[in-house]
Amino acid sequence: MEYAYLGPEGTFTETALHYALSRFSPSPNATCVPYATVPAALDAVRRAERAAAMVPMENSRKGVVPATLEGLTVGGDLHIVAEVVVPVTFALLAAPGVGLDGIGRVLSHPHALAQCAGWLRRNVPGARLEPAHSTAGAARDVVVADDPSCAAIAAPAVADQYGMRVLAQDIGDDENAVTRFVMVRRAGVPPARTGRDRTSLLVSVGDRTPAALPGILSVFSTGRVNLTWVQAWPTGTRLGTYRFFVDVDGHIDDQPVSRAVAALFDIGAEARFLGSYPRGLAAERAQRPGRVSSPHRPHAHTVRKDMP
Ligand SMILES: O=C(O)C(=O)Cc1ccccc1
Repeated sequence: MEYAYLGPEGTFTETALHYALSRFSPSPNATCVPYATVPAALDAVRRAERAAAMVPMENSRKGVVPATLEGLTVGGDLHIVAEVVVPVTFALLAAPGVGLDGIGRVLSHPHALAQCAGWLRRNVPGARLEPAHSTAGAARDVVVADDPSCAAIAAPAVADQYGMRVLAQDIGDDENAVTRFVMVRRAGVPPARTGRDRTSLLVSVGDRTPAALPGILSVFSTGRVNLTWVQAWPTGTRLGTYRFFVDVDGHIDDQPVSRAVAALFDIGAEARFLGSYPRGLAAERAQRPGRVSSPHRPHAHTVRKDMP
């Protein structure tokens, strides 16, 4: 099986993928293939070039990863089949010999820049913050740029990968921050129900938002279905009209969930099924094979089981 992920090698998404595979799909034939962007990884699955893709979905501190939600709204041909929650620890990396006071540019994924904003303000106040497609991609860009004023925020282990030095460890503003990654594959039969599942839906109400929102919410409360996440997403047609990403407790094969979906149609909303997959709660330790994530604060993961 070949799995796409947001690369290059060394991203947090790769860590999430390795952990998920080692835990639930320990096949020696699994190949992990990096893609430069989330849309590229998702397209590789759409084109059947790869069996599934691991992509970042949401951070506990900075919210959703827009490219992933956008990717799930188009086409209607992808389902979430698993999820992994990874605590992330950030380091500032630069070329050997470069000191903190020489840093004028800091590159990283927008979520990493945002999660380190306080530290950056205090320690490199004059630095220009430049978004990159991923943390490890930013590190590679720094090496390619060959500019001694340039640093990247990435996992500390990425320093070895690119011959860089760690200028500062644990620079995230919230040491408890976690990111939720999802495994996505072409639409099909969802993983079997486990009794501890979550279902993701995309609810559309035409141009009747926000009037339709109370109706949507009451469908779930009346049906005793626990809503765990709601995210408004612009329809793109007119300002002020939204679709809603909705996560609920339960599997689509659980009667309360399937009834709630049917009831949404009854009130004129349309619910597109985005996947049912096991909900994981207990944090577990994990390590990237062949590479130490961090000797000080090993990455722990929560995985929703039943990998493709
Ligand atoms: O860029 C990465 O390494 C990713 O996997 C995306 C990301 C960025 C920042 C926090 C968590 C995930």
